[in-house]
Amino acid sequence: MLLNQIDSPADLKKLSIFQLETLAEEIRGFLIEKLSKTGGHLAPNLGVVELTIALHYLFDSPNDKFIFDVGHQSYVHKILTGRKDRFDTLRKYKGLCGFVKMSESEHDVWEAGHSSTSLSAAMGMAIARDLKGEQNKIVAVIGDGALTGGMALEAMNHIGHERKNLMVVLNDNEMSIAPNVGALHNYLSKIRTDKHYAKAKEEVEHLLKKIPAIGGTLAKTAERLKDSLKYLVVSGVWFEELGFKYFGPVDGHNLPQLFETFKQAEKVNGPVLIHVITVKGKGYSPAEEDSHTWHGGGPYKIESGQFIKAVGPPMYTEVFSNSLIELAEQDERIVAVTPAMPGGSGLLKFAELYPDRMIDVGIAEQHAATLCAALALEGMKPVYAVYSTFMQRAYDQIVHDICRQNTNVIFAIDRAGFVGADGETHQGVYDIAFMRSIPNMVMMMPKDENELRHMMKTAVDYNEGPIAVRYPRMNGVGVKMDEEAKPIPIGSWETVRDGEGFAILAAGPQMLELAFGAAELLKSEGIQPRIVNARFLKPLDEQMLMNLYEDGYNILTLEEGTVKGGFGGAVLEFYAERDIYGVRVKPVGIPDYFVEHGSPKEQRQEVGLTPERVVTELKTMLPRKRQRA
Ligand SMILES: Cc1ncc(C[n+]2csc(CCOP(=O)(O)OP(=O)(O)O)c2C)c(N)n1
Ligand SMILES: CC(=O)[C@@H](O)[C@H](O)COP(=O)(O)O
Ligand SMILES: [Mg+2]
Repeated sequence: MLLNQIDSPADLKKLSIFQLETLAEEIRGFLIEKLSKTGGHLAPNLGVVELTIALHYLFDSPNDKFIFDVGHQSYVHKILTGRKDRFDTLRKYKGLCGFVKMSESEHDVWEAGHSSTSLSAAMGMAIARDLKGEQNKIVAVIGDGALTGGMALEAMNHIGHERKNLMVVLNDNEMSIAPNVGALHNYLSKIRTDKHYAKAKEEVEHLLKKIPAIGGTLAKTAERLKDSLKYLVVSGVWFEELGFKYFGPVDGHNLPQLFETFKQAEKVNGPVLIHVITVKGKGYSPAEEDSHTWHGGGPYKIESGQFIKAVGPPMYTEVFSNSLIELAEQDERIVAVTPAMPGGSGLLKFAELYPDRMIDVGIAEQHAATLCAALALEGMKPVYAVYSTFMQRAYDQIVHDICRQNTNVIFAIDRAGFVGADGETHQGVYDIAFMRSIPNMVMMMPKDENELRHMMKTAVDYNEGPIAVRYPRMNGVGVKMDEEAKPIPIGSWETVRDGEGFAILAAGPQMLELAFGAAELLKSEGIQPRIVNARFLKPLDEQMLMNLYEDGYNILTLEEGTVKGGFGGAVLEFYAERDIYGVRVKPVGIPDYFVEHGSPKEQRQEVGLTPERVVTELKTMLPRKRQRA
C-alpha cells in the first residue's frame, strides 16, 4: 500500500502521477473503511481526495498555508500530514478532531467548523505575509455551499479590491448539505454544464487573439468588442469582475488537469479563483447517489450502505417536524425558514407538504433572521429553524430586526446543549446567555418530547413578539404524547417532584434527568430536594421564586449551557434586583471554556454535570429558616 509510505506531504513528491492516482484510490478505501466504524463527514471527504493530494504535491505546507472552509472536508489533509494512524479515534473523546485543529499539526493553520470564514482568514494571512515581507502561498479551499455565506462575499469584495496574491479553490460539487440553492449556485451550474458555452468560449478566445493590435478609434472599438465578447462567453466573468483571475471549470478528480491548472494559476500576480468540479461522495455509490444523507452520519455497514441506527424514542427534531406540520395544517400563516439545513432541522417532510412555505436561503443565517422579521411584520408566522450554534451568526439581526421591532418570529433552536462529536465549534451552549439578555424575547425549553409539542402550540398562539423553543440533539425520553397540543402559560414553571430545603431548577430533559439522579443519591441521606421543570428561561416564574425564598429553600440551577450569563445568573439577578440576599443560589452549568468533541455523556462528565457533583453542591448549602409561617 502506497498509503503506508505517506507520513508527510514530502513523501508525496516522490510518487509518479500514476502512483498518486493509485494513492487516491487507497485513500478512498481507507476513508470508507474507517468511517464505517467512527462515522463522520464521508461524502465531503471522498470528493476532495485528488484535490487535496494535488495541493500537498504542488505546494509546500505548512510554509504555504491551506485554509479549509468549514473544515469538515479535511480528513484527506489529515491523512497526508501524519495522522492516518489516529483515524480510529475520529471525533471520539480526546481523539482526532473532525475539523482542522492547530494543536494536532503544524499543517493545520486555521480552524473552523462554521462555514464561510476561509476567505477572510486567507486575506488576513495575505496582508500579514506582505507586511512581514514573506513570500509563502495562501490557498483557501471553499465549497459552493460555503460560498453562499455572506462573509465570503464580504471577503471577496475586499480581496478583489486589494488584489492580494492568494488562491481561492472553489470546490463545486453542486451540494451544500442539501442540494445547493440560490442565484450563485445557478450561475455556477451554467458555467459547469453549458458545453456550448465552453465551445463558444474557445472559438471566441481564438478569434480575440486574431484581432491585430491596431491604432486609432478602431483599436478602441476592438478593445470594447473584446471586452463585451469576453463578457458573453468567458466563464467565471462574475469572479473576474470582482478582481479575481478565474481558472476553470476543471475536473477535480483529474490529477494532470489539476496540476496544469494550478501551475498556470501560480504564475498570476493577484487573487486567483480556481473553479474545481467534484463529485460529493465520489467512489462510494451510496454516498454518490445520496450525498445529502451521506454528508455526515454515524457508523454504517459498507456492503449495504445502511447506517447503524440506535433504536429509541423519536429525536426531538422529529417531534418538532411533526408538530410543525400539525400546526401548519391549521394555520396557513406558518412558514419555515432554514439557512441550508432542511434535513438536519427536520423540514424535509414539511417541504414536501408545503413547498411554498419552506424557504431555504442557503448558508445565510443573518439573511434568514431578517427575512423572518419582515415575514412576521407582514402577518406571517415565520418559524426560524436553526441550530443553536449557527444562530450565533445572526445575533445582530435577532436584536436589531426581530426583537427591537417586536416581531412574532418563532425560533426553533435545535442542537441546544452538548452536540457530541462535532465538538467545540458546534456546541449549542451560548444561546441561553445571548438570547435572554434581549428585550421582548421569550425563551422555552421542554422537559420531554410531549412538552415540546405543547411549546410549539404555545409559540404559534403567542402574538406578543419573538418566542424561542430550544431542544437538544437527542432522542426523546419516551413519554406518551397527549391527545391534543395545548398552550402553556408564559413564564410558568412546573414542580415535578416535591421536596424540602433545596430546590433544583432544571432546564431541559438532560438536566431534569440529572436532577432526579442526584435526588436518588440523596434519598439514603434523608435529603429530598424539590425538582422544578424550569421550562421558561425567560421570563422566569417570579411567583415561584418568591415562594421558594419565603419558604426557606436554597436553590441550585441546572443548565446545559454556559454559566456565564446563563439561566442561573438570571435567578441570581432576580433576587439581587429585589435586595433579597438570604437565599443561596448555586448556578451549575458549563464552565467558561470550549468543550471539545466526544459523546454528550463524556462532555457532561468532563464539566461536572453529574449527579455526584449536584449532591456535593447541595451539601455545601446549609438549610435556611422559613421566612413565613
Ligand atoms: C455558519 C454555518 N452554517 C451552517 C453550517 C452547516 N454546514 C456544514 S457543511 C455545510 C454545507 C457546506 O457546503 P459546501 O461548502 O459546498 O461543502 P461540501 O460539503 O459540499 O464539500 C453546512 C450548511 C455551518 N458549518 N456553518
Ligand atoms: C459540518 C457541519 O457543520 C454539519 O455537517 C454538522 O456537522 C451537522 O450536524 P448534525 O450532525 O448535528 O446535523
Ligand atoms: Mg458543496
